[in-house]
Amino acid sequence: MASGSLLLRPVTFVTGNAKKLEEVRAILGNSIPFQSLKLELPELQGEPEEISKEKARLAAKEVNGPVLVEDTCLCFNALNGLPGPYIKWFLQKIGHEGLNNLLKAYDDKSAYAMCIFSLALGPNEEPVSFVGKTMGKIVLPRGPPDFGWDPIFEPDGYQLTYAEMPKDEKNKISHRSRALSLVRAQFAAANYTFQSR
Ligand SMILES: O=c1nc[nH]c2c1ncn2[C@H]1C[C@H](O)[C@@H](COP(=O)(O)OP(=O)(O)OP(=O)(O)O)O1
Ligand SMILES: [Mg+2]
Repeated sequence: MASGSLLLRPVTFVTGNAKKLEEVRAILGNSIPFQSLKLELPELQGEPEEISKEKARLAAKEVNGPVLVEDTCLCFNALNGLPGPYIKWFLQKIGHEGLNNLLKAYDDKSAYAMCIFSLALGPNEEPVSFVGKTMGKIVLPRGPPDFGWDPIFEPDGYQLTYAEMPKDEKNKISHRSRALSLVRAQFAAANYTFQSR
């Protein structure tokens, strides 16, 4: 009998976003065995951590097993953290230019990118969250428009936007990689073992 918690299956990372999955794969390498499932889960309104946890609960029901999900926020300090978890809809409706315009009335262009992963070990298990943040500022778009708001986010200490940075550079300092370090630590501490079937 192995020590640590036995998971009946490897964790399934559930997301509808292929770019997220690409980054999670690149950042985790083979440090955590996981499979992925492309699914658009409904998202509640509310505080970021609750949104992420609720996503995990829904995902665990769908998968009927252990799941990992994440919710990403882009938070403007001048707007007390908005658009935050609603960034997807803001981006879709008003784009990079509109997001810049939201800050026209303010001198403070500072912002942070935040990723909240939630891990639920099964449909009846309470999810646990892991938060990663990267500070920066909102700028006019620069770099390839491959992934969301990457062209308008310039992390502190860099003269490049996320979009202008080589992928491995972004993955070293990103909100996503910081949150995943905590997820990795949790997996190491919990010493999960996987029963393959
Ligand atoms: O590193 C990133 N760099 C730039 N843009 C990003 C990043 N990460 C997420 N994004 C975008 C995708 C979506 O427009 C919004 C987050 O919304 P969010 O609900 O978390 O993502 P999603 O609905 O695309 O995928 P999911 O199925 O995992 O919920 O910010
Ligand atoms: Mg989403």
